Order: sequence, then structure tokens, then C-alpha cells
Amino acid sequence: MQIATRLFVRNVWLQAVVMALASVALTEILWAPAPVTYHALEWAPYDTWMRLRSQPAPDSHLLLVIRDQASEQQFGAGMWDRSLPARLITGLHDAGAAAIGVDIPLDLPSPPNLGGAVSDALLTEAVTSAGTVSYPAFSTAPGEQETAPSAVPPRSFTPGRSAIQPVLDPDRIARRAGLFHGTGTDELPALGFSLAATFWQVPFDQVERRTGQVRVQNARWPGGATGSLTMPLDRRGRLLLNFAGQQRPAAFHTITVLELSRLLDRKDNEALSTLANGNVVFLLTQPRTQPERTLPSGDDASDMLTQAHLLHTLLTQDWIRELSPMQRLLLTIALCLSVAWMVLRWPDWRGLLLGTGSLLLYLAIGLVSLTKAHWVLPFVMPVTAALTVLVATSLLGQIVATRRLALLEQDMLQVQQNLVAVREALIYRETVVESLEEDLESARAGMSHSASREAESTKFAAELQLKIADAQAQEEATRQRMDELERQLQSMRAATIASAPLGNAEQELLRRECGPLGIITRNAAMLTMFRDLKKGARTTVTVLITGEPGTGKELFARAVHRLSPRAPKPFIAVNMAAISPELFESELFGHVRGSFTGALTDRKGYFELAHHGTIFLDEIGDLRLDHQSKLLRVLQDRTFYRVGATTPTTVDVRIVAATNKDLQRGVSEGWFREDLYFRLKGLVLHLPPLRDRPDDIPPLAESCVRDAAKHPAHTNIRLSEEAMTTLQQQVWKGNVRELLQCLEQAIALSDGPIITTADLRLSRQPSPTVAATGAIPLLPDPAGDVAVLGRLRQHRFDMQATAKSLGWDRSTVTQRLKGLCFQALVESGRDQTKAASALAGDPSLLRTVELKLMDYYGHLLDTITPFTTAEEALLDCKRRFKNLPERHFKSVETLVRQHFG
Ligand SMILES: Nc1ncnc2c1ncn2[C@@H]1O[C@H](COP(=O)(O)OP(=O)(O)OP(=O)(O)O)[C@@H](O)[C@H]1O
Repeated sequence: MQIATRLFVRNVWLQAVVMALASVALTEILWAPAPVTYHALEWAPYDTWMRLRSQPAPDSHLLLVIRDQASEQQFGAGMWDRSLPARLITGLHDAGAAAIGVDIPLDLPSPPNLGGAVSDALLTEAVTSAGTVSYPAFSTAPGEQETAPSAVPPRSFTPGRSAIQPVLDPDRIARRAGLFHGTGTDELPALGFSLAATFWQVPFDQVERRTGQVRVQNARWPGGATGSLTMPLDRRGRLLLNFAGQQRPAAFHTITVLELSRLLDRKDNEALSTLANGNVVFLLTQPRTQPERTLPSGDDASDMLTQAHLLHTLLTQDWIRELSPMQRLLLTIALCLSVAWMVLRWPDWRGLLLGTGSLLLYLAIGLVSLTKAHWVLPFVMPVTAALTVLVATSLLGQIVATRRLALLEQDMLQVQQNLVAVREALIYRETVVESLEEDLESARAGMSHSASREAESTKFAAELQLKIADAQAQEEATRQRMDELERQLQSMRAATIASAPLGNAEQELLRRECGPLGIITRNAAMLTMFRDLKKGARTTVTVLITGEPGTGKELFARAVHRLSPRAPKPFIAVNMAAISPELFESELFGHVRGSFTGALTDRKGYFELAHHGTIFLDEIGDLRLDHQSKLLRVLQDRTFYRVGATTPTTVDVRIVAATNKDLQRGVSEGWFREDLYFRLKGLVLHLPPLRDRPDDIPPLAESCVRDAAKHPAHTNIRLSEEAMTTLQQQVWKGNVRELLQCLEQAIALSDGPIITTADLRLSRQPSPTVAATGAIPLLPDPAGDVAVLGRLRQHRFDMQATAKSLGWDRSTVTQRLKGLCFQALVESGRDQTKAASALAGDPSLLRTVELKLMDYYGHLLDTITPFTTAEEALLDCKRRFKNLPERHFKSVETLVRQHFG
């Protein structure tokens, strides 16, 4: 479960997939109870397009013979005697009609008053002798009896009995027609399809039926060309209709029954041939009866008319295609996936914008594909699922961010624990190496004293050397592991710093707003000040920024300008302390030509250069009193005289001033004019020094290192955790400027990708920890032991790093620490914890020092235990600890005597 959560929290793609699938499933469930609304909305674009598109020309091979008022006046208003259609069919057949469709169900007999069996016989004879007539089979089952293309081998059809029922969608609109209806021996072709096949002269055994399509081989077109064609059907064998015109009979070529009858009466063979020869003729002779179907245009139509639209679609071969359910589902998932990914990838307003943009793009593609390529893309499901995913993913983004942070902290803790364990292992390995080296030294010393056992001693020394090499390799491996863990921890820290939002939402927002202005801070007081700055910037109020050097006064002054409506106009920064007194007026207010020697041309002063913009009067507290009065005038009414000018100049400038002096004190001590002070004191921002906001050190340092990493020379450069701690402990008198300079130097000097404490070169300014704890009363410092201890603490008792920073070899540092440990043990009455804590200074280093101390003392005890007297033991210790500074050997002596005493 834990693993799955971690995987989910860390993998944006996984989150996107889960969100997309969940949203699609949810949307399916939500729409399930409302199929009618769903269908109406889903097909709204298609229906609208069918209604509004420019009307395609009717197919020239399709003629509708319709029953109008004049025909009814002539032949009666109700059902007609079937001898009339019999006559029309024979006439049309004789005129060369390729196929004829009639709307009379021949299965049902005529009523006796309309000719009865005689009329039926006449019509049957006409139909049979024409051989190309299709008519509706009488069926009691209305509606949707279409069948999916089955595995039943294709049957042979002849024109004749056909089905005319359209397919109704759940919203009762007829948008499709099946090509076949019924099953098995009851199966009939749709009348429109039957007529098309007759028109193409396709024997029905040439019709191949497959899932999703019907293919017709050897179709013959007017003019003699032959070929095959494939009709795209849906899974249930239905063809989406491409309706002709306004979906009324008038959309086709038409002639009335009366007109046709008259042509036949007149035996106008030429006119008849023009109308019928080679064409399909639809005879609509029946009075309007129910049921009438609703078409996408909203018009009602008889089933025969719907068949005419099917025939029109087949003859024009202008198919409208739709996706299979699986394709629709995949498309919906793909859209949701892209929306979810964008929202998760950019968890701010950009994600929402891009997500919404993708949705709108999809809708646009859907409309273009329908109207230009005649593909119907799904609409309701993708839109609702994408909207669901947009909202749900935004919420998930927030939850995941919090969870990710919690996991990161958990991981960090784990890595920290590993680091502690590896550090301890390193200390152990260092000690092993050191002890072996001492043993080797001692063995070598022993060799010179007893020449008789020289061979044995040499062998022992060689063995020791091998052991040392092995121990050193292990130490190196442990050190590498530690470096790796430190790097890992470092990157986690960076991630936490970068991603951890501030607890307070308003402050978090302010923190983000600071970023683009170059201001990096997480400090609550600074952020509150930035909020005031933002408000003040919109007005023209004079802003006075105070604070120690390097706290960011100029940065804030620039922010005032950039957040004000004057942002596009100039920002002129003037260092008041740097202007020479003689040129003060000329620099600030400008001069006219010839006003003094060297004034060769007219020149604008800073105030004029800042016209409509902002003038930043830096170091205003350093202004001389006489200059203060000159400045006061311009601050009062924005008017001044150029040097040598007789007319005043007026400017429109926003004034921002800064100083690191206490102007209030200046007023009371008389070196700053009170009236000028009050003039400047519009909005006062006092920037706290860095020591009062240590929480700003990590983000400032991170940002500086991140900027450096953009440079190819420093790719992947990082700050070690230890270096970061050192930075936080440092007193930064020069505030942010000094911190940044220190880091820039460290970046330039660092040898590898990790900036270490040593790279910071902070030795001249020891950390408060060292400074505060450096004076260990037990250790007089004639030989610099305090300084060495300070350096050891600075490098967290890492011998190698300390030695490197001091420019010594490691064993010298080891001997110093060993001596210090023995001395501390003596002073603490052999209380190891007390001694270790006196040396560690910082509680976080206690464990490391304790381990070292225990090892050193243990080794001493191991050395002396085999002896029976202190003198004998000391003799051996002299040899074994010969590199220990003499002053520390005294402590060894004391410890040995205490042991035997
Ligand atoms: N909050 C901050 N975020 C990022 N950079 C900062 C911040 N504060 C100061 N700096 C940087 O520190 C340096 C000094 O800042 P700035 O010149 O604004 O300080 P100042 O108070 O005007 O100094 P001085 O009083 O010496 O003129 C600049 O490089 C500035 O970009």
C-alpha cells in the first residue's frame, strides 16, 4: 500500500491515467439513467449541421412521384384503385426506369370498393412484368427490427418485398437506416437498399456483409462503368443517413402523380424517357398515414420518405461515418488523459488554462471533422468527462502536493538516519585504519630493537600493510556512500525548500508574487512589507526604505517602480553619497548651456530624466544639510531651476528614497532636516537584517546555486547540507549581499559538484557555534588546539575534510583529536560522555565525538591491559603513541596511572 501510494504520489503520468479512467467511468455512470437527454445532446451538432448546412444538389438519378392536391382532386382523396399505380409502373418501366419503388404493401389486399382482387391482379402483373419493382412487405412490427450483418451466407434477393422501417434513436429521431431487417428466412433488404442494388445491377449474391460494413462487388453505374463500393455501417448494421436537402420530398427531383398520368395519357414517350430512363423512381401514391418519424431537421416524414433518403445516401456515396464504441471510449480517455496531465504538470492557472484549451480544441476539431470530413466524433462523453477530470485533478493536485511533501519529509528522515549510521561506520573504519597504522609503526619500531626476529617482524608488518590497504578501501567505500547519501539528502532538502508552500495561503501568494521581482523571501515580516509595498506602489506616495546595507533596499525600490503604473517609464537610481558636492545641483536638476565653465550644451538632470517615471534617491541620509534644503523644494512641488535657467522646470516623478541611517536620530541630532524627513516619510518600509530572518538564508542560497547551475561550467552544482548549516550559523554583517558574494566565490572555487563548507572560505568569520563554544576551559591553547577543535566542529569531525581545510595530512589531525580526547577524559574524571560533550560543543555532534573517544580510549586500554605495571604499560604506550603531541602524552600517562592505580 505504502509503495503504491509513493508510486502514485510521485508519478504524474500515473495520476493522470487514474484520474482519466475514473472520470470516464464516473461520467458513464452519471449519464446511464438519462439516455434520451444523452442522445439528444450527443447528436445536437449532427442535427444542427443537417439543418443548417448548404443544401447538396439532389441526386439526378432519383425521381420522386408524389401525390399532391391536384392529383387527389383527380383521383380521389383516400386510397386509390391499384390499377392507377399499375399503369404508372408499366409506363415507367416502358420508359426505361432502372428501378421502381412503390409504397403499396402488396401483401395486403385492396378493399372491394377500390377494384378488389382485379386491381390487385393488375398491380401484381405490372410489378412482375417490370421485374425491377420493390415494395414494402406488410409488417406489424414497427421500428427497429434491423439486424446486424450475420454470419449467415448471403442470400439471393430479387427486387420485391422490402422493409421500410427506419431506426429510431432513444430520443425518437430517425438518423439511421438498417440495410437489412428481420432474421433468417424472414430477413428482408431495406427498400432503399433493394432499389440501389437493382439500380447498380448487383445480384444479391455479390453483397458481402461484415461487421461494420457492407461491400458490393461489380456494381454498374450509368454509362457502363463497373466497380465495387463499401458502405460504412455501425456495429448493428445501420447506415448514418446523409439527408437530402431540407429532408422533405421537395428536396428531390419530383413530379406529381397527375403530371405523370397525363404524360402517359398523351403517350409523351420523349418526356417520359427523360424522366425515367436509367433512373430510380419512387412512387408515393398512398395517403399520409401514421406513423410519421421525426427527422434531424425536426420535420416529420413517412417511412417511405426515409427510404428515399437512404437511397439518396447510397446513390451519392457521400457517407457520414461514426466511431465504434471502443474508438469513442479511447478518444474520451485520451482527451481526459491530456487534460489531467496538463493540470498536474502545471498545478497553477496555466494547467487550468491549458486543460480548458484542450477541451475547446477538441470541440473545434469535432466540428471541423463533422462538416469537412463527415466524421461524427463523440461529444457529450468527452466534454463531461474532461470537465470532471479538470475539476477533480485540480483538487487532486492540492492533495498530492501535501502528501508528496509528507513523503519527502519521511524519506528525508530515513536518509538522515542512514547518514548517521554511515557516519558512524565511517568513524569506525577511520579508527580501524588509524589503529592499524599505529600497530604498524609500533611493529616497525620493535623490529629495530630485536634484529633476531627481523624476518618474523617483516612478515607481520607486511600483513599489517595489507590489512591497512583493505581497511582504507573499506573506509573509502563508506565515505563514498556517505557522500552519496549527503547528495541525496541535499536534493531532497532543495526539493522541500522549493516546493514547500508556506502555511499561510496569503503569504504563500505573496511569496510567489515576489519571485518575478527578484525578491526571495519566506519571512513573514518581509512578506507583510511586500504586501504594503504592493498597495503603496499603485499610488504616488513617496516611499522611504530603511535597513542595513545589503538588505535589499534597491531591490524593493525597483519593485515599487515595477508594480506601479509608471513601470514602462524610466527608473533613475541616484546614489546621493556619490555625487560630488559641486555638481549636486547640476546632476540633479541639469543645467543650461554656458551656465558655468564646461557647460557646453543644455543637459537634463536626473529629475528630468525620470519624468513620468521613478527617481530612487539612495543613501539619502548621507546628504549634506545645504543640499537637503535644495532637495526639499523639488520634493514639495516637483519644480526646480536648471543651473543657469531663469524659468522653472516641473516634472512628474515618483520619489523613492533609501538609507541605512536612522533619520529620526538625524533629526534629533540635527544632521537631517525635519521637514525633509517628514516629506520623505510617506510609506516607510524597514527591511530587517538577515540575522533577524535566518529562514531566508536557505531559499536565498538555493536560488543563488540554482542560478549558477544554469551555467554550463557549474551544471548540477549543489550545496552540501553541511555547507547550508554553516551558512545559517554565520553572522552576515553585509546581509544578503555578503551571503550571495560568499556563495558566488564558493561556486567559483568548488572542485566538484558539491559546495562544501571548506569552499565557503568562512574561516575568518567563525560560526557562532564555534565562537560560543570554542573556549573550553580545560584547554589552554598555546599550540592552537582550540582552533583545530573549531575546525573539526566546523567539518563535523570529518578528519579528511578538516585535514584538507587545514592543509595537513589526516594522521596529524587524528593525533590532535586523540590528544584532545585523552585530555578531556582526564579533566572529566574519565567520564566519557562528559568529555565527548565538552569536545563536541554542538549536541548534534556528540554521538560522533563519543564514538571516536570510545575508540581511542578503548585502544589505549587494549594496549595497556596485557601489562602488570603502569611503568611497563607506559613504555609500550610511548612506542605506540609516539606521534601524539608531547603535551597530550601527559594525559595518557595520567590515564594509565589511574588505570593501574
Ligand atoms: N530578498 C532578496 N532576494 C534576492 N536577492 C536579494 C534580496 N535582498 C537583497 N538581495 C540581493 O542582495 C544584493 C544587495 O541588495 P541591494 O543592493 O538591494 O541592497 P541595499 O540594501 O540597497 O544595499 P546598500 O544599502 O548597500 O545599497 C543585490 O544583489 C540584491 O539582488
